[in-house]
Amino acid sequence: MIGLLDLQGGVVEHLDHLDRLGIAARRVKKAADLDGLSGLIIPGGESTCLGRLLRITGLDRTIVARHHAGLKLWGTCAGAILLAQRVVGGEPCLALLDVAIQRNAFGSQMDSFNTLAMVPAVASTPIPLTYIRAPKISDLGAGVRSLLAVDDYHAAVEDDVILATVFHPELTPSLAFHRYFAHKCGILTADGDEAGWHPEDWTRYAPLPH
Ligand SMILES: NC(=O)CC[C@H](N)C(=O)O
Repeated sequence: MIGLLDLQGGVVEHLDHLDRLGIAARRVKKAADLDGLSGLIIPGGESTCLGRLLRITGLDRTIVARHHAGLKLWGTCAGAILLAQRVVGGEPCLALLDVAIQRNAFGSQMDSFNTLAMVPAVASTPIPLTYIRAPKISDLGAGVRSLLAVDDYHAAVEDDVILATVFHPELTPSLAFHRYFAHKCGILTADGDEAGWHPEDWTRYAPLPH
């Protein structure tokens, strides 16, 4: 089973992607929710807010302890910021992944964009990438591999137990990164229906008021 840290940020879109791949998932709001998980996704959102909530709930120490006991981690955007050991001009939070990261490195919310890239380790066809006030990853430590290098930064990196992406695969039809993370966690996946994806599919987890 894979958990979704559910304190703030883009949770339900990840749940929808995991469901498409036939992966059992659980929202994580407290320490007991981590029991029995193979992996935990730390979603995008606002890293300062998420970091504060992690400290207030004490989940920061629990996640670090569970990670050392085998829990795999994937951070998307703000989640990647929380995982980094070095935050340019700021303080690290979980400090588990040996990289530097610079917040808001592409500018303001208005500078958010979509693009497309080949990520050979993850899929054999180009993957759509959605950047929302994204960070840039640099200065990879020993043991950290780049999955996608662009210009002066890394957009996706991993070590043996952590995956970090500066973009949001959960906001695109692509299931490739969710499949990749599941396999990293030792979880088998169904084929998954990418063609049938609709941008509002996640609303079944959080219905919009009429
Ligand atoms: N899409 C996101 O997760 C944005 C991250 C946000 N800019 C931060 O620094 O926390």
